[in-house]
Amino acid sequence: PYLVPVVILIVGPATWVEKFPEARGTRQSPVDIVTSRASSGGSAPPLVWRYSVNHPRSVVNPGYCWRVDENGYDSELRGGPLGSDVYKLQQWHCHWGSVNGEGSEHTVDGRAFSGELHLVHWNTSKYNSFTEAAGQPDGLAVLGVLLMVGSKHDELDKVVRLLPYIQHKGDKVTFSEPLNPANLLPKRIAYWTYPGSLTTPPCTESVTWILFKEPVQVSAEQVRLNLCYYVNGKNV
Ligand SMILES: CCCSc1c(F)c(F)c(S(=O)(=O)NC)c(F)c1F
Ligand SMILES: [Zn+2]
Repeated sequence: PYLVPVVILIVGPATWVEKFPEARGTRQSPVDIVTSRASSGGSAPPLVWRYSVNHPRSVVNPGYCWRVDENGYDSELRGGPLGSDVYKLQQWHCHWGSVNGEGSEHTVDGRAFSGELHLVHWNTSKYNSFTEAAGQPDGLAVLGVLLMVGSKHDELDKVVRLLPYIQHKGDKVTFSEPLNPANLLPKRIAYWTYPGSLTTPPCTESVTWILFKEPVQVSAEQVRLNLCYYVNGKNV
C-alpha cells in the first residue's frame, strides 16, 4: 500500500497562542458564566448610556461577522463597573454560529445561544484613540447581548436587510436610516461583568465585559440570513 502524505492544517483558538502571546493570559474571554458563582453587584452605580441616532453608519464585512462602524459620532457609556471613566461606542458587531442554537461567544451555565451582539466602547477619559485604548487593561468596555430565536427584531433588521450587499470580505455599505443602538439592548438591564479580553486575535486583555442577563429575540429568518452569509466565519 502507498503511504499517502497527510497534511493536517490546525487553525483556530488552539494555535492562537503561537502568534498571539496574550491568548496565554489569565483573563481570556469568552467564558462560561456559572450563575451560582456570580456575586451580587453590591452598591455599584447604575450603568448609563447615550447614543446618537441620526448619523450615517457603515456596515462592513470584516470576514468573520458583520460590523457597524460609528464613524466617530458622539456617544457615552459610564457607571456600573466602569468607575469614573467615560467610554465611547466605536463599533458593534455580531457573532453567529453555523448551526441555529449555537454561535454565541459566551455561554450561561453551559448553554450557548444563537448569536451574540457586541457593542465595543473605548475609554475616552484616559486614552486618545481606540487603538491606544485597545491595548490597555481598562481600555475597552463591551456590552454583550445574547440572541435567541423568537420574534423579529426591527432595529437589528435595519442591518440584517443590508447583508446581501456585503457578501464578500471588505464589502461596505453606508446607510443613513436613523438607528438607536440602545434599541438593541434588552429591556431588563441586569448584567454580569468581569475583566476579560478580545475573543479573537490579538486576544488583548483590555475588555471590561458587561453581558446582559436577558437574551434579546431575533426571528428565525434573521438568523438564517446571518447564517447564509457567515457560516463559521466564512462567506457562503
Ligand atoms: C483591536 C481590536 C479590533 S476591534 C474588536 C473586535 F474586532 C472584536 F471582535 C472584539 S470582541 O468583542 O472581543 N469580539 C471578538 C472587540 F472587542 C474589538 F475591540
Ligand atoms: Zn465580538
